[in-house]
Amino acid sequence: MFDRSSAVIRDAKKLSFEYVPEKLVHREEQMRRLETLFKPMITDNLSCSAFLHGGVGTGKTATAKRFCEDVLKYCAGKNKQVGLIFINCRIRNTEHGVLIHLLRYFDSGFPDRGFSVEEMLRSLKRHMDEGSRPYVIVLDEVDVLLKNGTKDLMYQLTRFTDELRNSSVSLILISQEAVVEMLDTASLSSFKRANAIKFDKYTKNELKDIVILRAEEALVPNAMSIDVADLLADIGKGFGDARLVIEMLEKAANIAEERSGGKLMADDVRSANAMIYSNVSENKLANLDTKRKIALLAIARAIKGEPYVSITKVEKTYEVVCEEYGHPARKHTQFWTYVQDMEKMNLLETMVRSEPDGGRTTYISLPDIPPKELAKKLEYLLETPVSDDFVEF
Ligand SMILES: Nc1ncnc2c1ncn2[C@@H]1O[C@H](COP(=O)(O)OP(=O)(O)OP(=O)(O)O)[C@@H](O)[C@H]1O
Repeated sequence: MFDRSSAVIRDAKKLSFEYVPEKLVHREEQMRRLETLFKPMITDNLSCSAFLHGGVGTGKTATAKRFCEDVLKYCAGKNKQVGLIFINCRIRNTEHGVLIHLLRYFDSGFPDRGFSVEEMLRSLKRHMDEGSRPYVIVLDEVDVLLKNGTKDLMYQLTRFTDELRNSSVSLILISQEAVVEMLDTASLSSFKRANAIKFDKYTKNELKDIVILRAEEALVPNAMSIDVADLLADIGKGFGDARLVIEMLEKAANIAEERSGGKLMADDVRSANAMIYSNVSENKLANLDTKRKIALLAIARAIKGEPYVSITKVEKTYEVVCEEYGHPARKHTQFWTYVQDMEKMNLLETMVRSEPDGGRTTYISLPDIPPKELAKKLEYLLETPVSDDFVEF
């Protein structure tokens, strides 16, 4: 039953997005910046820091992990010890939780409760000093921690080295948001703005290279053609998110494996896209407030199977939809703001075209979600009232 040989997948572990490839593509600049910032730690055991920020799936975590692993390897070659502690602050999202994780690096049996923050900090300092080496603490998704009011811990960590005799503590903070503003002035003085490293969204060609690299590592040789990589990158380019493209590759490879066809085909990618996109869009749609849901429903209805629809036509439908849901219709400028917000979220696209009479008209298209499907989802959501906070992606 399980001994059937795989025609497509060679190493399933390497398809998960927790896996960090041996080689990263298109993050050379960020790796170089990290090397420059952390050189004083390697050469003189000094405390260093870096702040990695950028959108979802732009390779922040992978770059930090790759960099840290390279540092460990480099130092091992020079007989130098470095301690690396990686913390996902979405899981460890309190001061207490972070401290326990740090202490368990030294003492795996450290209890969950029974110690105050001060006692834990004292114990951590003792362990670190005994270790007599530089430590690197990576705080992934640190914005979650900062939003939970842990500025004091951040301050303590940025100043830890001052109280150690034999060791130093360096920090790598990772966040989608620019958290520097969330730090208090005291922590900011150690965490200089100049230490920020930006991760831009990936372009289509960059995503294509990432997918090819991952397929080389995880799939049977020649299981994926360049055209299929191109299709994956094309679907992902609106988001610039490597995570989404890797997830799609993984799903498509599994679909191809089940099909027993021996190769990953474009249709496997399309099926994977349909599965993933419906989750992504459902999430985004659910987070829209009522005003924007109504505006999007008007667009979905007005487009009627055409590739795009003029904004003037949409606004007429919008008035009808507002009436249907007993909602006041907003003026043109407000409606246009909704459209722009939703364009930023990749839910729609706008374009301006010159008309034969010399005027210019704005058109809206719905590139990925079939309008009928979208309208059905929105109608369902509008009948299921939820909180009306608008969440921008
Ligand atoms: N430049 C790259 N080269 C190869 N693989 C990459 C690259 N960038 C990202 N990846 C892969 O894409 C996936 C997502 O990347 P990663 O988790 O680093 O993104 P992130 O920016 O930390 O996202 P998030 O903010 O959502 O945590 C991982 O599997 C990672 O290995």
